[in-house]
Amino acid sequence: MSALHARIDRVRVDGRDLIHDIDLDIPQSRWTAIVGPNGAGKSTLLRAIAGLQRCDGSVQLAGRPLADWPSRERARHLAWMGQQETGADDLTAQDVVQLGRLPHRPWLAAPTAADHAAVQAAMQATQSWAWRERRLGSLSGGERQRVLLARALAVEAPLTLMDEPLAHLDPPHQAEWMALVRARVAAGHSVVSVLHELHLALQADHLVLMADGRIVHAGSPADAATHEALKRVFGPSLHIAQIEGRWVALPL
Ligand SMILES: Nc1ncnc2c1ncn2[C@@H]1O[C@H](COP(=O)(O)OP(=O)(O)OP(=O)(O)O)[C@@H](O)[C@H]1O
Repeated sequence: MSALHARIDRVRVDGRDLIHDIDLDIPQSRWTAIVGPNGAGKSTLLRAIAGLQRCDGSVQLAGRPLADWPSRERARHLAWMGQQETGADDLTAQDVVQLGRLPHRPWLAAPTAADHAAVQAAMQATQSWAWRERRLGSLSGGERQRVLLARALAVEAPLTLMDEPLAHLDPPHQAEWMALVRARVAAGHSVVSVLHELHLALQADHLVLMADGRIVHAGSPADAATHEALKRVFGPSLHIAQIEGRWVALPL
């Protein structure tokens, strides 16, 4: 069974189809990267499969229509990390990460020892524990991103969707993010990330390429067909080569 399967005829906003003719399969216990040029529809697709954007079509989460999931159960199953999230700037970093635990406890109940442990583990994993008492609004872009990543990890959901999680992260923290994703996948979780960093997307298990509101290719990042599709979309100047056994993409 897929972690998620979506058939979306269209997402229409203000009389314009932002994405259309989508048939997306997210494999279980794998890391899927979604790539494509600016405006290709990646964020719209991610929001639609998370149930955050109305669409014409169907989304099956673990074989069950998304709309049939009770909201709290769905929030435990599907964790979300959006792009440039605002609204929690006055909360401490620790309280922001604690929000990820809300689906795990009854309405208005205090956090349990398990909630505190999950928050601490997630913040230590993203190296954000040191500034747990600081307000989110006082953190740098990269520090903030690591707190939001910790919030998504603290949900301990089988499926995590992340929109540009590497924005603002320096190369060592990008590498740490990849190690975190790998650890989650090894533990049986599924991860989907929209990425602009093609060299990192090529390390994923499965790559989905979008252009002009459609999925134009889906396959293994190691396949020649995937490399050809990337060159068709990003232009022939994109050079894809192997360095020390890893695929990299460079505009040359
Ligand atoms: N609420 C909206 N109303 C109108 N147009 C929108 C809306 N949201 C997105 N769009 C448009 O839909 C298209 C796809 O946007 P989307 O954010 O999904 O692209 P993207 O691939 O994630 O882009 P980027 O790489 O630049 O983040 C763009 O042309 C964008 O301007």
